[in-house]
Amino acid sequence: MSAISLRDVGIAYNGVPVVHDVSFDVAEGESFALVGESGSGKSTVLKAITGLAPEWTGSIGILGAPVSHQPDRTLARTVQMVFQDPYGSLHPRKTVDAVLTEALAIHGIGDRDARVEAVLRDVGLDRRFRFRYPHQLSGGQRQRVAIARALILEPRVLLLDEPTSALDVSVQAEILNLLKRLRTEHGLTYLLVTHNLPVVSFMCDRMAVMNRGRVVEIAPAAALHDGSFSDPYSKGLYAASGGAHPEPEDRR
Ligand SMILES: Nc1ncnc2c1ncn2[C@@H]1O[C@H](COP(=O)(O)OP(=O)(O)OP(=O)(O)O)[C@@H](O)[C@H]1O
Repeated sequence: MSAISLRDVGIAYNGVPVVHDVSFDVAEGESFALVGESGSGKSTVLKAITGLAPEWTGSIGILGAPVSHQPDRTLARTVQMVFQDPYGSLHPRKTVDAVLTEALAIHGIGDRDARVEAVLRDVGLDRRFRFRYPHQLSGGQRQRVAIARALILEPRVLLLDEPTSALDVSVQAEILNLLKRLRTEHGLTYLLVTHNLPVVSFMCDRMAVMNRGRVVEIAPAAALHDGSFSDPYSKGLYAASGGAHPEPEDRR
């Protein structure tokens, strides 16, 4: 059974189609990337999966269950999304504790104190951070909180929309290492949107290359080592990014 399955998915905003005929399957435990230039429809695919872009046709399944066209609370426990800008996605007047507790309260999950402590440990934030506000945190710490907020519901699938592109380069590596460790430890499936091919090389098993709302090729991440893409657009994207991206050494 696939963790994520899209079949002939078309997505529109206000009647204007922006994504066409997208099909792919992500296996349980796999890390799969959507790559392509800005505006190619990558984020829109994630939004359709989570009910934030409701005008879609075709079929979307998560762990064998069909996805509906609206945000769905049951699905939200299985699939969580992490956004690019951790400052924008965290409420400025809520402490880390409030953000995490609220996620549990919405889903009627008890044992909140212990869960908050455990998830903070899991994302590498010690107890001092629990009662801080977003403006008292660095960009990397804020992104750790955003990841904790997703993780505290114990999802099986994480949708990651440019999870490190708003961060300084040195901090990006820390967050990528964290995401890599969390995937292994929790057996998570990742669907990651990025325009950064080295991130794909480091984090992902396979990728779908999108151009103008269509998937033009599905390739193993290893294609980024040797340039073995078959579609002309993918080849151009690879060349434009500077060619070979050797897999970086594990920076853990
Ligand atoms: N809320 C919206 N309403 C109308 N059109 C939108 C909306 N969001 C995105 N679009 C349009 O849909 C197309 C795909 O955008 P999308 O954000 O999915 O691309 P992307 O590949 O994720 O690019 P980026 O990396 O810039 O986010 C673009 O033409 C964009 O202008």
